[in-house]
Amino acid sequence: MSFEHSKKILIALDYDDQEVALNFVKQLSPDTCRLKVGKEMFTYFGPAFVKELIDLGFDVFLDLKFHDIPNTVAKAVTAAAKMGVWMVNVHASGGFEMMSKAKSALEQFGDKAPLLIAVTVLTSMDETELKRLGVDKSAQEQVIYLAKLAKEAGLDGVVCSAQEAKALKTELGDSFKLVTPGIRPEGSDAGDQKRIMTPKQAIDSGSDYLVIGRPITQADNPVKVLSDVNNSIA
Ligand SMILES: O=c1ccn([C@@H]2O[C@H](COP(=O)(O)O)[C@@H](O)[C@H]2O)c(=O)[nH]1
Repeated sequence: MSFEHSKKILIALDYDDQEVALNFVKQLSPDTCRLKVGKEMFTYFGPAFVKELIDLGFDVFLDLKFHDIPNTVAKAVTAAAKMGVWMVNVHASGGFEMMSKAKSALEQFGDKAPLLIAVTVLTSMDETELKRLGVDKSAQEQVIYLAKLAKEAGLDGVVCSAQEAKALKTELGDSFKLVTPGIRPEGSDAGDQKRIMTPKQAIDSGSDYLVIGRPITQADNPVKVLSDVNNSIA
């Protein structure tokens, strides 16, 4: 299996117990995955937990989806960079000025700056939900619209569903990174995710990084599921 394929999996560490999370992480190698810390674990355990994962050698995606005024978001991504994370994100719907100020704030970190990406349309949303928000575009049209704005603002990529990956690679080029949650290995429960794909479909469609949480973390044997997923995309 190639090293590059292995590092495409970002495991969503969504636990309410730090010890359980760390026991799991200690069975993993930084060569076989990266880790994502989101709102639940960051709210419980904060920067100290993130730093512990980094000290164990893992690349960490801090998935806090900042969405606020430009000054506040610029300061928040600066704090994330000081923590040493590999990737951090904002909501594209926070606007062009917010995204470009956040990107500029990271310039001071040079080649140590984390990748900055923007959430387009959450993978838990379908067109019915978009209509409720007053968005009449299809999910794909809205994702492309926001991704173009993120690229214009200088961001490194977007969070989208793998269902939009092919169209985004065509519209925005190969170097613009696509981070795709809503990944469900064959036969696993979709849960609250609406726009889903299997790991292999996602890679074949052009996803750069696959975010996988519950199908791995809630499995009886999470390490085996990770290894099966890595094999399926190798
Ligand atoms: O559009 C988005 C953005 C972020 N997420 C996050 O990814 C994981 C997915 O976990 P699963 O258990 O595999 O569903 C989770 O941490 C979300 O907060 C997303 O799902 N969709």
